[in-house]
Amino acid sequence: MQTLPSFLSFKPRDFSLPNSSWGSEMMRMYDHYNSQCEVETEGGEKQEGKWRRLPSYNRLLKYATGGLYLSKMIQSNARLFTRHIRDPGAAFEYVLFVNSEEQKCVCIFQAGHLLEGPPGHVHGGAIATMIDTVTGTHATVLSGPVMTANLNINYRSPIPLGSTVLLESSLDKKEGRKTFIRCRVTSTDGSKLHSETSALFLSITVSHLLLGV
Ligand SMILES: CCCCC/C=C\C/C=C\C/C=C\C/C=C\CCCC(=O)SCCNC(=O)CCNC(=O)[C@H](O)C(C)(C)COP(=O)(O)OP(=O)(O)OC[C@H]1O[C@@H](n2cnc3c(N)ncnc32)[C@H](O)[C@@H]1OP(=O)(O)O
Repeated sequence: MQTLPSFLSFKPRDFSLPNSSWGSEMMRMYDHYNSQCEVETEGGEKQEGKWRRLPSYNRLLKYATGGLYLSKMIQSNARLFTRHIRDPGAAFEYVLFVNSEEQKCVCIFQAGHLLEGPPGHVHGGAIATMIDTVTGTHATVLSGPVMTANLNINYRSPIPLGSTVLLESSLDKKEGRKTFIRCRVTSTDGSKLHSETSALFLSITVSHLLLGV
């Protein structure tokens, strides 16, 4: 089958699919969750599993209907902070899975060499960026459009540059416009705790983004 040239394609590029920079641990974890997105019944039929992989685009606008076109019209050179580096593996490589039944979200994150903070380790701001991304996405799935109001991170142990870690976020509570989320960053086997976070998101309307009110 022939593929259309990218300028004629109507689907934005999904950055959360495996690429050649993904190491063996990143791939192993991806396969672990991806295999639970679709399960086979005893009768051999395919049905939805408990996890769902979320696509990842380089602008949040692209999630909206007609967003691909909007993204060409509105600040066309703007890019999502975590998805603007073209060199695969150089910075943020990650994929998110959502478990709606348990109101959980996991992210497998491989930290590239451009994210250095302390020598050989990941910058605290890059870690915060990933926590904001995961908890923000989770809050969006649970509550619709939100903005981060508060992110409270305790850094417990440094993350080696190049390593793959797991971010696990869970709903703490919802109160009116407020969604409270917790997030732990650990080694992929769960034995090492890297950070613990509590985050608050406030539901917003589109006019808040456009007009700041
Ligand atoms: C269903 C399928 C969906 C599929 C989805 C698929 C994929 C996901 C798609 C997209 C993923 C989305 C995101 C992921 C990516 C990145 C995430 C990045 C998110 C960000 O990076 S975003 C930028 C940083 N973020 C800001 O730039 C915010 C600046 N800020 C403001 O824009 C305002 O500040 C705002 C809106 C926060 C609140 O303003 P406001 O006017 O609406 O509300 P107001 O102030 O009246 O407060 C109302 C009540 O919240 C309490 N309250 C307020 N702030 C508080 C605080 N800090 N601590 C404790 N309590 C607080 C008050 O005390 C009051 O409480 P009470 O009602 O009890 O009195």
